Amino acid sequence: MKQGILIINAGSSSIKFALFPHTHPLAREAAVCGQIDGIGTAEIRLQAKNHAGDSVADHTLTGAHASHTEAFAELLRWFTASQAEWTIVGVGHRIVHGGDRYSRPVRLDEAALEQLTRYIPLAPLHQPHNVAGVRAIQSLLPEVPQVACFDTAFHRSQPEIAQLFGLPRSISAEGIKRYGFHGLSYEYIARTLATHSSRAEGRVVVAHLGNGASMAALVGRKSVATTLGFSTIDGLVMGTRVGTLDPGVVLHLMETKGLGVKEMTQMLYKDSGLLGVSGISQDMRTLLASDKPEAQQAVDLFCYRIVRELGSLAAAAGGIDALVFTGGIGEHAAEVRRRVCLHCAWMGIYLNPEANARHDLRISAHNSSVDVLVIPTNEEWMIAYHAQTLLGL
Ligand SMILES: Nc1ncnc2c1ncn2[C@@H]1O[C@H](COP(=O)(O)OP(=O)(O)O)[C@@H](O)[C@H]1O
Ligand SMILES: CC(=O)OP(=O)(O)O
Ligand SMILES: [Mg+2]
Repeated sequence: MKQGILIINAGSSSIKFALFPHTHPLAREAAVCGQIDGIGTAEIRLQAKNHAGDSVADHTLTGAHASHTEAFAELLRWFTASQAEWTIVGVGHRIVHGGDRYSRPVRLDEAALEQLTRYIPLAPLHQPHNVAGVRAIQSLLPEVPQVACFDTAFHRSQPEIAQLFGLPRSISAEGIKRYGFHGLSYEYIARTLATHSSRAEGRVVVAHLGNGASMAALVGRKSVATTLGFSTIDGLVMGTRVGTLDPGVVLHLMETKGLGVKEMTQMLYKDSGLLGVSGISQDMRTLLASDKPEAQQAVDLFCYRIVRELGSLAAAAGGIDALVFTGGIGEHAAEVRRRVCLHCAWMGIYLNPEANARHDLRISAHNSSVDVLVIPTNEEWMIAYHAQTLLGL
């Protein structure tokens, strides 16, 4: 039997998974990876591919609205039947919120799980599903040790001032502060950057542009500032999340429209962002392909907010030596990178248009004083690495 480490990244409507062979050193590529999506709808779809990128599963299950637990059960049923040569020796989870308590990965026990359950209101789109993922594995594979890797942990290196809101001290003391997210992605980029750029130890801004999107400033490969804050709605405009918003707007809407917490949560997390502004889609591919002015305005706002935050993060880092694009949009949308960099010439950022169109690793022009790079992120590998290390596998 081959031994493997299973990685779970449970989102609101999908569960991404990857299986890494338990080898030393850990291979960069998973032996199998894929996702189940459509959770909560009448049709869930399981897709998986092997390390060569060939499809090894693509089937849909129709019927009752499947829950996360049912989706996990389906995933493990498929896994046990089709990947019989593997024994799972450890499971690593991406957990979005580790609060004030967790600044590094932790082996999961009942006490830790209860603590993570308490953080559910802090990340309602992610944390309930993260916790449900751990519970599902616990009941299906009770003997297998599980590790939690936190999106917030990498940002705990930030200076206190970068984490502080201008709120009364007593409120800040309750843990109401800027946590930051996408830490596993930033940690992966920080680890791999040195192989691609001599500027890795310098002042680096990383733009993680996916359905959830954020940016972080790194100095000496440590996070010093980031755009996501207390919750996963701050900073950039995202797929369905609003990004930075004057809190006065929230007060005004609650007051004048009588909206409650539930309605505001729905609006700020699910009905805003690219979807809300365009009225068409949350998917960047759809918006880039559309000639509707609302779609173009949504893309323009997305890019404008990146440019604004880039200036702010460069200020926090004391300058900028390298800019890294990653995440689904950062890695694949040359047009978004083009629109962003066009407005950053004042910082010495110049693109090589051909390299950008080819999605080359280095897309900056020779005269650019800032290295501009496209680096595919690999949060799953980062989790597998932590799980292997922590479990002493
Ligand atoms: N070829 C592409 N061109 C433009 N956008 C793309 C492309 N491929 C993926 N995307 C965008 O990437 C986003 C999803 O990114 P991803 O990092 O997978 O998200 P998440 O992990 O947050 O669910 C979607 O908005 C999608 O439209
Ligand atoms: C924290 C966050 O926004 O995560 P995701 O990009 O997976 O939605
Ligand atoms: Mg993601």
